[in-house]
Amino acid sequence: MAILSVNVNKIATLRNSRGGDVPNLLKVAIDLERFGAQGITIHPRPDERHIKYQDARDLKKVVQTELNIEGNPIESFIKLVDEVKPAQVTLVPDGPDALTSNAGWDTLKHKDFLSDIVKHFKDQGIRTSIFVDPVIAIIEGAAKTGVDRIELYTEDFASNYSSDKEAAIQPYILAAQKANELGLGINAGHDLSLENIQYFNKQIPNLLEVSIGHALISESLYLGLENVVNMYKAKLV
Ligand SMILES: CC(=O)[C@@H](O)[C@H](O)COP(=O)(O)O
Ligand SMILES: NCC(=O)COP(=O)(O)O
Repeated sequence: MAILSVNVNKIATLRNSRGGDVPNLLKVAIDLERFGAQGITIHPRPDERHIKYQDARDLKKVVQTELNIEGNPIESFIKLVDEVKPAQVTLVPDGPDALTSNAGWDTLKHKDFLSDIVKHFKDQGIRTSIFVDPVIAIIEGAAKTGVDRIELYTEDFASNYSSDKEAAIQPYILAAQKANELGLGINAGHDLSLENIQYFNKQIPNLLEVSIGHALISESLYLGLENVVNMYKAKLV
């Protein structure tokens, strides 16, 4: 059964839009866990436009499930993760100006860099994950870095789901089979939603975790946060 880690970036975006503390990020994270979320994900970006580095420190003190910090391992990010020591760190290769994550790592080209970073975090007992496109050579490259898990970048799946879901899922099934064969754990995220999550979960062998933010928070505007968390969990069994 895949666990649901809720990405709270959008809560911080809303809070920052007025410069105050409404909605309160820590209260939302605590409530999400009470509603059934099994993890909290944040993706602090260098410009701190949503999650601030201080949010990561504060969340660590209240999150009872798994805190997952995602981001590009630039110096300030590495220092933050070293200090906060989340349950999991997910390495994402996005540029400082990226609107949102838009590609996985080239694990072949960046093998040495990724291997060093993975070792650095694993030595501190932090589980590691690398954000990747569903490409066999890239999955094989990820395994060579010593990483614990991959996070499959699901934007392509999500955008093609409604036109041809069988074709959309195919590369992800092959990537997951390869990851299983190589002993890599499998996470997934980006643009997953109430519409596409059940099919994704059913098709991917040994999916361990999904991190979902944009759609989940948007759906909550109509359906309510507690209800939406339970709806996702029912689709993830
Ligand atoms: C790696 C990934 O897909 C998510 O972390 C996503 O990038 C969320 O970041 P934003 O909320 O800044 O779009
Ligand atoms: N790792 C993906 C994530 O945390 C959330 O992505 P999205 O649901 O906001 O697209």
